[in-house]
Amino acid sequence: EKIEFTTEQQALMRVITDAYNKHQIPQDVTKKLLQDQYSTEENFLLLTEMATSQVQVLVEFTKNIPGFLSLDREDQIALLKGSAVEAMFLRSAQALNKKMPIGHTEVLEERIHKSGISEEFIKPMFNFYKSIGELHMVLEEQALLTTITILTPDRPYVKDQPAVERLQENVLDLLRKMCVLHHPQEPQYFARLLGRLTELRTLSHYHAEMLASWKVNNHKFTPLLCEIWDVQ
Ligand SMILES: CC(C)c1onc(-c2c(Cl)cccc2Cl)c1COc1ccc2cc(-c3cccc(C(=O)O)c3)sc2c1
Repeated sequence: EKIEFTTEQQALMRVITDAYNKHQIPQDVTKKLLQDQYSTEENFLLLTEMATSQVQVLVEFTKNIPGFLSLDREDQIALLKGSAVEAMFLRSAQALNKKMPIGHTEVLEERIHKSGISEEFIKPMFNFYKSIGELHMVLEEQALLTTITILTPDRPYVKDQPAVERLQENVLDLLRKMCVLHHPQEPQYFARLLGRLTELRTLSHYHAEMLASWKVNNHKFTPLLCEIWDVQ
């Protein structure tokens, strides 16, 4: 059927897409993935640097989500801490699946495989990466899905859940319309996207164990990651 976007929805789409495009890990950071040391320690350090940079990018992106800065400040922190891992799974999935410059994708995959992550977590992680790749999301859908993940009302310690719900509902409605617009042949596409959010929660639980079981001896995370992941 004909998809109609309200002026508010058009504005919301523009703001979120522009913010998503604007806030990316800088090239001089991601190009470090191409350096030629591939030891477990080196891979762990590089991925730590990527994650740290990604968190900084995520905070800047989140500040651009309409209504986010009007939420209670402690709730803003609770939403960021609660969604950081999931947003980073989405971002690393998009990095692995987008046509990165030749060799980047294999290099990133290789470093994740050989960074001291227990085998039991590698499998679900790469199944997720594959399932995201199969969706062939357009950029707007990626930006909206990341926003929906951040605006999840039932994160731990969120006090005013209805306020978060109201923001998330606007973005969900917009994503539903975008899915019909970009995937007219797949009426179930929107439902498939939301299914990825469920998988993200599972991965987030795995991740907490991953941090604990990291085999890299005396692995050190950066202060920002320790803060956002409540480690050390
Ligand atoms: C501390 C570190 C060892 C760690 O612990 N758990 C995880 C993790 C792993 Cl393994 C997998 C999923 C989620 C997490 Cl959180 C990580 C590494 O997390 C990251 C986080 C973001 C990104 C973005 C990238 C990336 C590359 C090229 C291009 C782009 C791009 O956006 O263009 C992005 S790589 C990368 C690595």
